[in-house]
Amino acid sequence: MAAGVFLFLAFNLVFLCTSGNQVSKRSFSIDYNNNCFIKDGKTFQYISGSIHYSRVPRAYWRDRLLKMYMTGLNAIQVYVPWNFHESTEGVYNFTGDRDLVHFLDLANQTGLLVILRPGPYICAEWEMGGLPAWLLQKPNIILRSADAEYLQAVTNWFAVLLPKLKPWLYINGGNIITVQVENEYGSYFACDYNYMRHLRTLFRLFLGDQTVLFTVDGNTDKEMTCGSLGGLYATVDFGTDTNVKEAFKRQRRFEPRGPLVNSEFYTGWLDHWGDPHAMVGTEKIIRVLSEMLVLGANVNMYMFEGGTNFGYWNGADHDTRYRSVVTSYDYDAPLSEAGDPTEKLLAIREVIKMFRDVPTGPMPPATPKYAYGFVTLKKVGEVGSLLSIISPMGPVKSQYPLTFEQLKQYYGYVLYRTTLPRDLSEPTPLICPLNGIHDRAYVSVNGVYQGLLERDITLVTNVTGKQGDTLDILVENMGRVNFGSKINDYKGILSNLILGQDVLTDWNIYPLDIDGAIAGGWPHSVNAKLKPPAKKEELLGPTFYMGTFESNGLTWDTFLKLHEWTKGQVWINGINLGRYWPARGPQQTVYVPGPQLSSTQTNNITILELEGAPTHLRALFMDRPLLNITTSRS
Ligand SMILES: CCCCNC(=S)N1C[C@H](O)[C@@H](O)[C@@H](O)[C@H]1CO
Repeated sequence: MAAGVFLFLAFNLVFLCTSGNQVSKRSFSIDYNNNCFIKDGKTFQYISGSIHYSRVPRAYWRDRLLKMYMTGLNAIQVYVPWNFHESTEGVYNFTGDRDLVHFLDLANQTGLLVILRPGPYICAEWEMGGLPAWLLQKPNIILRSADAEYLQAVTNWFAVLLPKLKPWLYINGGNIITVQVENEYGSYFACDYNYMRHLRTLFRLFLGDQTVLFTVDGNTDKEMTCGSLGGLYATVDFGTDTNVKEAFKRQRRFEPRGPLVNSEFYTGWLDHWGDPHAMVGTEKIIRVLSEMLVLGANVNMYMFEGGTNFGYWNGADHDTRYRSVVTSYDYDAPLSEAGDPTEKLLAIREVIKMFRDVPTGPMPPATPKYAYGFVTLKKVGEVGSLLSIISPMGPVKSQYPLTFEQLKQYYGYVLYRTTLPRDLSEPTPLICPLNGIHDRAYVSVNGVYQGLLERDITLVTNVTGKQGDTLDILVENMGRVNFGSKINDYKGILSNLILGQDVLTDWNIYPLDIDGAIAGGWPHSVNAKLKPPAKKEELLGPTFYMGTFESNGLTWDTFLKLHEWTKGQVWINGINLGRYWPARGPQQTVYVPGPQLSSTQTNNITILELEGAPTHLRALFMDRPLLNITTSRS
């Protein structure tokens, strides 16, 4: 459609939606007569983009926000992950990369309004959809419902979070214009209106009754029915393959008056390990975006800056089977994982120019990237030989296996140790009935790797050894399910292990605090004489490796390529960058933000390789990402 027609239509729609009354103090509300938002007495249409502060290092927040502003966005949409701030019940953290108020302040300084999504559940391909795993210690808890234990925990959390946000409401002088209640609740089985009523009460109690509260649901009648509630403005989410008019007609069935809102217009999509890298074409995006803006709709692009699932924060899906989300949350978004403006961003900016003034001046450039080259590593030792360091509290003794939640270890790894009940001269099947390994188990006998079990995929592995040999089973939490009915995703060994005809008992169970050991300087602080592995077998199974490299005085972004390795976790300068799994893909590089490097000290790298390291113990730092190679290696 020619630009002139656009402008004519846009002017008329805006004209239809214009309110003339002038107000003095700050206000933000819904104008049900003119079907739009009103900000300080004037029509307001938001063109927004999602960015998650929990997926971008604090040092880069301003950079990403400025690029979003220069694209012509007037708002950003932000999730608050409950478990990011309260990983342990009653212990709150809003500092450093968790400093939400600082992030809001930077957005305000940058001229961006905020659409806030405090949950308590957020989905977002985030661990357990943002819910803290310690909720699962409450027996038979029904998450996302009027379950008393759950509601008490939510109320306690909101009593801490919401008072921090109240001063940042636009009507109080801040930049938060609207607040979402829950997240796509209509997609969840419970459909519990008492739960939603309780949340509405909490938001009103802590934020006052002037705040625009809204809900977001998928584009079906069932979802919108279970997800919406009186007093909460119902909005819809849909991507490029949806009929725009049909979707907004559906919203109109729930909100006959008020602004049209697409709360999640998908600019890309997520990747699970083993998927081909998801991509959404720019042409489709600008066509549908234009169609919505011409209608005067308010649009949030999900994601605008995806970022990274650092550490253990990735979520998972469970439709036909468990599928873990990759470390990169690039999402094929307009800003890349490393915050680089893409062709998609520039095309979106051209569309926005037809509807509002876009800031003049240059788009800030991509942050500089550097190929630091190959780094050689040395073997530190097998996990089972380092327990005094990585599990300093010692084992929990139990006749039968305990879950991560029973151990009060929520993320990462637990080592389960027992002894072989008899001689096993022939390969003997080890199974966990009821598919009880959550999510991956790496099996060793006397420190020699024997194989693995994987939830939904590999339900048996063979073991040989002698009676009394040490059987080590390292279990990895690969991320709790973040969508659907299986979010109560317990981790560890959930049912007994059976070896041949023996039920394995008398366990020594080691919760591993690897991050604590590494934060304390291990293994680089230990000047052990590390001998190179003699045999290939010594490179198999869960094993730590370490290395150092100089950054030539630079702290530029880089991408760690471990294509010769199999699967594991990587830390640089004590920071957990996340998981790597080149054997499965599609992600082949791990993003290393420049601010995490040192230009003056030697940089150190620690790798936990879970399956098999390459003979040449080396890693490669590249100046570009590789996110779309799915291999057949496993
Ligand atoms: C594969 C099932 C994905 C379910 N999630 C969906 S539909 N989404 C809606 C959800 O609100 C958002 O947080 C994100 O999780 C988004 C996908 O990126």
